[in-house]
Amino acid sequence: MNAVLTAEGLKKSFGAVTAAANISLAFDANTVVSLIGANGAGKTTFLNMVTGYLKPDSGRIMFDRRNIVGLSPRQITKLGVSRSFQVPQLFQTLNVRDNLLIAESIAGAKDPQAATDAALARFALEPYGHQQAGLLPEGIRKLLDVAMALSSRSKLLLLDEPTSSVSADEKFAIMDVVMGAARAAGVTVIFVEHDMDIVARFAGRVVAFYDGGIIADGTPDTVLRADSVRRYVIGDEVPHAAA
Ligand SMILES: Nc1ncnc2c1ncn2[C@@H]1O[C@H](COP(=O)(O)OP(=O)(O)OP(=O)(O)O)[C@@H](O)[C@H]1O
Repeated sequence: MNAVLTAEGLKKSFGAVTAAANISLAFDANTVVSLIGANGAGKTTFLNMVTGYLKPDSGRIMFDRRNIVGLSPRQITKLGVSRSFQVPQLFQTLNVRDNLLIAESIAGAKDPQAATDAALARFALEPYGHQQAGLLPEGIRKLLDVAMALSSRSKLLLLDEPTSSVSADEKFAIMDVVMGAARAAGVTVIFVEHDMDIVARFAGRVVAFYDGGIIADGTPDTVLRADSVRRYVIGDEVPHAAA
């Protein structure tokens, strides 16, 4: 398979805290991968290193066969790495259409108006086009945030808790739209998620973080059943094997 992104021996510490302890991971094109782990396990640190918000203490990050360590977030975005945040980064006082128009213009769309129309359709946001972003329901705000991140240049889409603060009955519908749009755009998706039902339904592969390291990596079925994941990520009471 063709790796879009490869992390090699990433290390990052904050004082005595090891947020990345020699992380090596490869992500194949057109796959959907979920990063799971308890609070503080190192998931966001990984996303921050890939997107240039944090520089690893050591290691390489190869994107499109180029080491992107040391590039700025803006340069990395231009190469095709898009990101949405836990808290949507929107222009609150502008309407949905104008938010998208700005995002498409910044991303360098040849025809920002046409690109905005396409994004509205792809994310089922047409009924909200003239509504003010700051007044939207949380699920729609999340959709808008992802729609703004996903430009025509995107090859890799990183989502930090796409369903956090979305009501339980809306989560699946929101993810259906996001994943449908990502598939249509042909991008690889890496998403951080705490809701294991969402992980099981939408990820083809799951990587479990614990204490800055990786404790499991594989299909949702295998990873979500692993004792270490049940104990350290899901919080089940798993009896320790007899010594
Ligand atoms: N800028 C920073 N300065 C100091 N410590 C940090 C910084 N960023 C992260 N950390 C620490 O690194 C560790 C990993 O944090 P990280 O945010 O990557 O975890 P996470 O798995 O994303 O958690 P969550 O699910 O809560 O978002 C934590 O102990 C955190 O406190």
